[in-house]
Amino acid sequence: MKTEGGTPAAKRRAGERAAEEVEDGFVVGLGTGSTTASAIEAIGEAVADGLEVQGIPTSFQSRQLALEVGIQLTTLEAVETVDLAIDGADQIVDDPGSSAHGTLIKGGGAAHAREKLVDAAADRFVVVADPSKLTDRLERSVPLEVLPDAYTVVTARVHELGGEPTLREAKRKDGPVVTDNGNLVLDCEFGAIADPEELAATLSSVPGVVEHGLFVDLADATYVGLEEGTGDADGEGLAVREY
Ligand SMILES: O=C(CO)[C@H](O)[C@H](O)COP(=O)(O)O
Repeated sequence: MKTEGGTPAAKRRAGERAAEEVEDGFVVGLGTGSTTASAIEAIGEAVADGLEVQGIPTSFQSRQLALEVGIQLTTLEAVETVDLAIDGADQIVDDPGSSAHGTLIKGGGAAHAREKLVDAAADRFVVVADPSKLTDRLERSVPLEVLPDAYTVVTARVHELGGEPTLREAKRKDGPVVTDNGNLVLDCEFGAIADPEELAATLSSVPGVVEHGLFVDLADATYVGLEEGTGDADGEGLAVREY
């Protein structure tokens, strides 16, 4: 479900460009997913060349990769500042005329609770994506991380809100996906989301919802890697969206 569309080259271009923003001494939030993995690998290469950074992983996956490429790890409670967070997205509103410009749906990898915590704590949050993620209106399902005891009552509440929730099933394991925090995920269809800010506030108010995948007003910029053989005006194969 999480990596359909987009080429590996486009994802790599975006990830590598975001990694160029990492400076010596930075504390960096390390998001989750295949596009962010390219950024983590690029940071790892810079570390091998002498760059000193500390990373805060947002999932088991990003932690493992960071360790593999030699990035020193830290935690949110051990630092005063997160200088930069780099993270992927499943959908991004790309419509400068809309108040929702830059709003994201995240959580394709079920890591959105920790991702939002770290991305929101950062001085600068850069999204990395391929062009398949851009849209003028959010219309993917919104993942909710829910306490295991809460999934039936949250399911009922989402129905009341006009949504269609589905408990995310694990692949190659019987039963549901269990997040790194020990919770379950409900993927909730709301159709085209006219007012993401309002829906985000409503979902945040539902007891038992640990976090939802709508990221409103959090991103500072998006690096969109372009497909192989294409390039923007400066020929770098990258488009930049600022918010
Ligand atoms: O939100 C996420 C994980 O919870 C990911 O950042 C999102 O699913 C994008 O992944 P990818 O870069 O593999 O397309």
